[in-house]
Amino acid sequence: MIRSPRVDSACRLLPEIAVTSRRPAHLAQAAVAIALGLTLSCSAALAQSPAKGSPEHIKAVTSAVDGASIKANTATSNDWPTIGLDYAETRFSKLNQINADNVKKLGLVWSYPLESSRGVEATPLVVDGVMYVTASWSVVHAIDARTGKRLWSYDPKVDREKGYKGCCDVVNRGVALWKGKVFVGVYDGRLVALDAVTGKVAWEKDTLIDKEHSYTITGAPRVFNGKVVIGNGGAEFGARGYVTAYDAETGNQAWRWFTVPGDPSKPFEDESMAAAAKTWDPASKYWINGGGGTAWDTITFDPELNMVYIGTGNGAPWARNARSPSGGDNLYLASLVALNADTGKYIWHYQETPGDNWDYTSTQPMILADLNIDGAPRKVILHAPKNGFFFVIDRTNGKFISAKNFVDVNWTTGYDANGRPMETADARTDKPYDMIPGPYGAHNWHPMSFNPQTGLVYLPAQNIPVRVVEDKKWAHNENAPGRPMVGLGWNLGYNFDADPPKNTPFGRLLAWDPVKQKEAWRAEYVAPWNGGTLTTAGNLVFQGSADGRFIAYNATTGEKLWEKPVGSGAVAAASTYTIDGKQYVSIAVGWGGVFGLLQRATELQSPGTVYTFAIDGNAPPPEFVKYQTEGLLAGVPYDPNHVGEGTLLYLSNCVLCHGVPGVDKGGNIRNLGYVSKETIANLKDFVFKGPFRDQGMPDFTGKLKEEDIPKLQAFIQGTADAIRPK
Ligand SMILES: O=C(O)c1cc(C(=O)O)c2c(n1)C(=O)C(=O)c1cc(C(=O)O)[nH]c1-2
Ligand SMILES: [Ca+2]
Repeated sequence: MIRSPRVDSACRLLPEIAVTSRRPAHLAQAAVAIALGLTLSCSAALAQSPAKGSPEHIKAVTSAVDGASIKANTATSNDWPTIGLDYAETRFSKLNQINADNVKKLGLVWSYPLESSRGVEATPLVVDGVMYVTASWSVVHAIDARTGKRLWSYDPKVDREKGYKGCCDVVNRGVALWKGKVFVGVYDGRLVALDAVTGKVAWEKDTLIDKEHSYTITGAPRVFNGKVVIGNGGAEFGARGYVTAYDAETGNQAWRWFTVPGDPSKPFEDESMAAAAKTWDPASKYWINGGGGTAWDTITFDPELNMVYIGTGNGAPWARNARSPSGGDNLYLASLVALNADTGKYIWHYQETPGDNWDYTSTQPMILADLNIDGAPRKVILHAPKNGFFFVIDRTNGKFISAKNFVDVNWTTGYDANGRPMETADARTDKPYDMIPGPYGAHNWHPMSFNPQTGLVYLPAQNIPVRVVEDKKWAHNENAPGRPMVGLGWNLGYNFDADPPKNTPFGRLLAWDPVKQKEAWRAEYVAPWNGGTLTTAGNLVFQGSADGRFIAYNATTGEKLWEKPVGSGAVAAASTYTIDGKQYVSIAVGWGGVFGLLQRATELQSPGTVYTFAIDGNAPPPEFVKYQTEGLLAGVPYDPNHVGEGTLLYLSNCVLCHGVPGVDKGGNIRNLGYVSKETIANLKDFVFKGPFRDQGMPDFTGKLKEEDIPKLQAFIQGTADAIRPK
């Protein structure tokens, strides 16, 4: 629990004794001892302690958030002060008031409208009943979790027309808290520190060092030792990854570390870059396209070893042949890298996917754990990147311990004793190829959790089929019709194959034993792209699903114990905390993220909403909103001779947001096979300076020509006609 002033927190302890006394004896004793030690000073100060939810109270409890309080909270889990709950990012709460026996009585206490229609990926932070959560477009909401009422909201006013500057929806994975400030990474590259009481800007930094390449921020900042660290995204566009640490108080830059080398004719920033450059072929001038390695999500601080671990992203472009023609591992793509937390200096790395060729980011959230492996205690990182393998890595030195595939894969048969994958003959073929896993990943950013009581990791696993063929003629930013999304700045080095993939989609929750490297149980879903997980000492696992439910499982057996509808597909992970001694569970819901742009698994698509549950909660849910869609498009006149060119234009400009007309169903962006005839007949008015620019649609002026419009219309209507049941 975050305690400030101390007397105030002592007051909070009193009602909890009744609760803790039902817990195991040693916990109750500890609680009583602490309470006795503080009761005197509490009663003396009771008269003057500020009302809960008042500015004075918010100031007191948020000012108290620092390394010591985060560590102290790890013992109780009373608050949820940092994205992964604790520095180890276990998302394992010690709270057990809500448990496998009574979870059936869990009901809604309040819901809060986030006023957003795009993806919501944030885990709500809560300290003594004050909640901070983000919606799409990096908008921050401060909520009084006692009542579900707004304290303030902050909109950094991202230029909505620039939504296309990121690959994967205008999402944000949450804030960080430190000494009275709330930190948010903004989609357009700013890092903003807000006053936790008022939501007013304390300081703001533009973290982007290069305006020519497309950079965005979607990840949550991490704060430790008075520094706030943030990375960025952009590897699909051709960007060079880096992370930067700023002083949390002033915003002054403390250190920066690049993830891949720059132009070798210029001085390297540090020795780690000189070493990395040896693993790249300069013949391609890889630095022009940035190289990739963007650190767009996981950054994890290890207070014990004073290291910060970065998970790096995929290569830019995806195809290694284009990036580094003579091969090479291309460090530090798709790696875990340890840096000195004070200086940002490189310490060790482990590359999970050498010479990435498949968009296999290693940015997925990691968990720090101490495990007994082969009879010896080991300090490890648990990690399940896109590439389909579950890794256990020694975090003191980056040494490989084990890796095992948690889904079927076709790019390697496994890892050798040195931790190198044994690639299959087909993995780097120049023929059309089903990537398994595909670029959506066997596991994406949706956080996993680790329950030390069961010894299991709860991992949202999936398959989303994609079939590609290498683009031998790829050149940086060269606009050739048919290159996926190149009209909006993408640089992949691949084209999509005309033949559909032969593998099939799935989504499942896996309970994974990291010591045995073995599945313990699974729960199957109707679709991929299910939410992150939370696990608790109540022997529970909570997960939101793509088909719009919030579900609790028995953590040991996987038995489904409870579920409630949440009005749209849920992708974010839940958090849990106590207010005045009572346990609550909150989840921020809003369908989206890269898969959620163009597909959905429920006919409900309510706007972004935070739901908060407790035992015996009985608040009515908000009215759920049905997905707006028309029948399959019909009657737009077109010239069939235009379909071929229209296909290429559509692939270059539209497909990864709108999906394939009529074939994909549409997610938080409409599928053009299911909009009104008038919309497609008047396509020009939507494409050039169109009305959806304030919702993230780019203005294609200068990107497309007027004569392209009939071609696009031909492809859209022609495809709808082709799939129409006869
Ligand atoms: O390479 C990158 O820079 C980058 C950035 C992001 C992002 O910032 O959201 C994603 C990805 N890649 C990516 O590959 C990916 O699958 C992905 C999914 C999502 C999402 O929020 O749903 N973001 C991203
Ligand atoms: Ca990527």
